[in-house]
Amino acid sequence: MFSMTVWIFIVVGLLTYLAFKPRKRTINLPGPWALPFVGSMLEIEPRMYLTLHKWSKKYGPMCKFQIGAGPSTVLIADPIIAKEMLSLDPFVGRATVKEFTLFEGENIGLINAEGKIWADQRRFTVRQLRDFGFGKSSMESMIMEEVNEMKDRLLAYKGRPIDDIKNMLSLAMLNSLWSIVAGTRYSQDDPKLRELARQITGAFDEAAKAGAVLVLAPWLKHIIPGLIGYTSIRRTMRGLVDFVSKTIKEHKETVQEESPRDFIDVYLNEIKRTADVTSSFHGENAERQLIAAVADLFQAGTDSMSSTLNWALLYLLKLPEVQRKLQAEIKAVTGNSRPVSFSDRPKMPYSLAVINEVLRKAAPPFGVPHRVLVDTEYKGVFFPKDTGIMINLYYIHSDPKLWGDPENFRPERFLTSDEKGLEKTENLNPFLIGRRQCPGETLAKDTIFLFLTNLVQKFNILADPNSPEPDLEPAVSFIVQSKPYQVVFQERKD
Ligand code: HEM
Repeated sequence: MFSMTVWIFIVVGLLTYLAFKPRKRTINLPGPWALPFVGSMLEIEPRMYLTLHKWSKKYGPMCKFQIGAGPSTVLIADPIIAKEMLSLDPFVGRATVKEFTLFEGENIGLINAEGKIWADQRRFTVRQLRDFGFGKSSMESMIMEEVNEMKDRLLAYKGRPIDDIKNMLSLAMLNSLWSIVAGTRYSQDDPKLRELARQITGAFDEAAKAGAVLVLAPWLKHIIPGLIGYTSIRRTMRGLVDFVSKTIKEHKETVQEESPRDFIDVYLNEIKRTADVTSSFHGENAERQLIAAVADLFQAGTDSMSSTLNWALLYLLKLPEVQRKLQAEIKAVTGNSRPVSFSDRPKMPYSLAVINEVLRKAAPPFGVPHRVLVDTEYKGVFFPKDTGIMINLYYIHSDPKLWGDPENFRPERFLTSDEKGLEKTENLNPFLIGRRQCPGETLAKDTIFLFLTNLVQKFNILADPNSPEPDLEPAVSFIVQSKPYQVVFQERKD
């Protein structure tokens, strides 16, 4: 029999060999050092996008890194390469962490789905979001209802400082999506709306907290689930499923085929009329799909829109000259005698440029990761199946070669030289591009436009003189998030 020492020697030797053994399917790209089991995890700062920025700067437009013991990720920092890759079939997969999915390990819905399920769901969702309005009320009037409630709430502060503007914006965005998806809207004080907001932001917060550990050592969920955040993320997901399921149940009792009221009704009708057994709208699983699809719309749409608007208000507070120019354009077009509407957009290039500039600064820093579906060769590089793909939007949007002075907030960079139109650019891609491009892009741009312009028409956005001056340095977070700040909405008299 071997002695204990020999056993230890054999086991440690074997583990070391496995950890360091050259991978057969190596990706021939530069990148940071990867240690066995943890990869480059220890180099990653809490604002992960800063580390990715450093890597892209050091290793070039295509580099690779490894997190944990899983497949490598290729990081793309060039808009032309990103555009080309994301239009190719092999790169259309989705990299997911199974513990973060709504139904653990089931890649259904839209964001996490692949293959036929994804194609079915995407076609349907894109069509529904494009044909928005669902019959009687148009999308514009739905969004304007929310804008008006927001204006009333802000007026009620009578110029006193507000310390939770981000939360107010999240509730407004959620409500606006809720009208489209479920046909009703709530008052911002309604406990039902607040509960839904808690579920959605809770899911994000839990994922952000539990993220690193679960990616690195998912098996820990069987040993210390509470300590690593696994228990709470699953509880939050169950709460979200319950909430959406209840709403679907109510819809099933009242849906009328000839007059669908909202996204859920249209979806239920699609399930009813689908005879194709290969479709994800068919069979027992179809309703589970619907739950995932609805949750996806809220999860993808709420925080992204409220965070963009929150940054927009903070930039206006910090840069009064931008605010004045925006207000001047709004007055020139509307005379300030009526609200701003969609149809004003072609006459408001500066407003659109301000929104572009906010998106350039605050877009999701590395989009939503993709997965390579089959072994593929691209630009002479071999990409094994399952390689992750991340587009380094934070790098692209702040590359001095593309923008000249990326550190400045300068909406004019998006305007033609006479400032009467918007300049076309391929370098701004907050919604990404290609086969999985954000299906909510139009809705998001419309919502942000109506909220921002109508709020700025009604109010001056000011710092609170009695609070510390807000700063533009992002909070310590996975995404580019502002720190909380105090803001005063002063009703305009001009
Ligand atoms: C400022 C607001 C928003 C930004 C910056 C944004 C950005 C993005 C990005 C970068 C992606 C990843 C695309 C890819 O994987 O290639 C994405 C996907 C997605 N977004 Fe958005 N989004 C926003 C608002 C919305 C809204 C309002 C909705 C719907 C109501 C929405 C629904 C989705 C969905 C369902 C996906 C997954 C698409 C797929 O996997 O095929 N997003 N979004």
